[in-house]
Amino acid sequence: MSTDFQSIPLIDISPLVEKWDDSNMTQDEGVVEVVRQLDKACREAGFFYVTGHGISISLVKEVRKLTHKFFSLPHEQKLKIKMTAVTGYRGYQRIGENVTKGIPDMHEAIDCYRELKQGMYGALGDPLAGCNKWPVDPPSFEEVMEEYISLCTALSRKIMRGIALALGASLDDLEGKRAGDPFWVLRIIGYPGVSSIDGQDLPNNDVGCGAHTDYGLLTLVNQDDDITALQVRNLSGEWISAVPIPGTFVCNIGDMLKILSNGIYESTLHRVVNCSPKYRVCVAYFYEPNFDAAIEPLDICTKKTGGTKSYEPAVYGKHLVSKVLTNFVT
Ligand SMILES: N=C(N)NCCCC[C@H](N)C(=O)O
Ligand SMILES: O=C(O)CCC(=O)C(=O)O
Ligand SMILES: [Fe+2]
Repeated sequence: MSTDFQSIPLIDISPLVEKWDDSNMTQDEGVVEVVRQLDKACREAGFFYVTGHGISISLVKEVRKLTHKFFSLPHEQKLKIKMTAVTGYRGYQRIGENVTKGIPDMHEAIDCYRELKQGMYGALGDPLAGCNKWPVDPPSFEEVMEEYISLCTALSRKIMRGIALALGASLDDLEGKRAGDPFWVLRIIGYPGVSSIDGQDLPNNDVGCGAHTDYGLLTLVNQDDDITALQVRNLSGEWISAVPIPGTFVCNIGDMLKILSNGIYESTLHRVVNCSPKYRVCVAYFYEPNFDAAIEPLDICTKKTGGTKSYEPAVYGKHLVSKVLTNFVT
């Protein structure tokens, strides 16, 4: 984020979704326009909505409906898939268990990660080794989420091709050794509403998720249509609401893309405050580099920014593990 944006742009990415694998895509006028809009959005806000993404709205809604159902179950039921260090930090975390900058977040969640076997990446990956913990109720939960994950992975790959072109890189510069075997994270999140006594709303300043940046390349946010809670910080420090636009995903840039772009794009700070009396859910899909990828500024981006690399190289998996270990202090 490098401007005082007041709203978050909406991009119809259908030309990119249609042509992403066409060898002539870079000559297509529609694609060129999408790339231009992606570049502008990534430079100015680091956040954008996408429409024309090709994922069925009924699936997107089903994912949220199952999430509401799961979080409405009794606590004991949810604890059957409890997240611990032994489960590889996979599974259910109660409200307040996730911590952002030392303050407990007022959300509960199920965290899922791409499969990772013990020793697969040496000691680096071991904290996250394990299998995802899926609830047996609602019955279709695991199947629907897995389908959703595979569609989000395919969509993110297409958007990342557009972003590669937007940076002036080659189509496949954000694939191969960098993200050809992308790690992914799914956070299935619930934020309680403001409680009320005798119909009177209580003042509630509890933060559902404290200000943070995302860790990887690109995030796809699937949020409830009827509650505004996600806020994005602009250059002057104002919080701009990402008001839900039904049928769209909110997309944002993560820390690894900030490094790759040598700061041409930044991972924008955002937070969640649910001031509504209603329970809100969000299913956030994170598209990330290869777990063991060494990420450093792309040559083209270093050239464009004066020839000096502004960031030290980072190993994505190391960044992720250090974040996860500080999110859960118990
Ligand atoms: N995988 C991602 N991006 N998760 C976002 C969680 C943000 C909150 C976390 N406690 C933190 O402080 O980062
Ligand atoms: O709830 C949301 O809208 C966004 C959640 C988020 O920022 C995250 O999990 O990283
Ligand atoms: Fe986030």
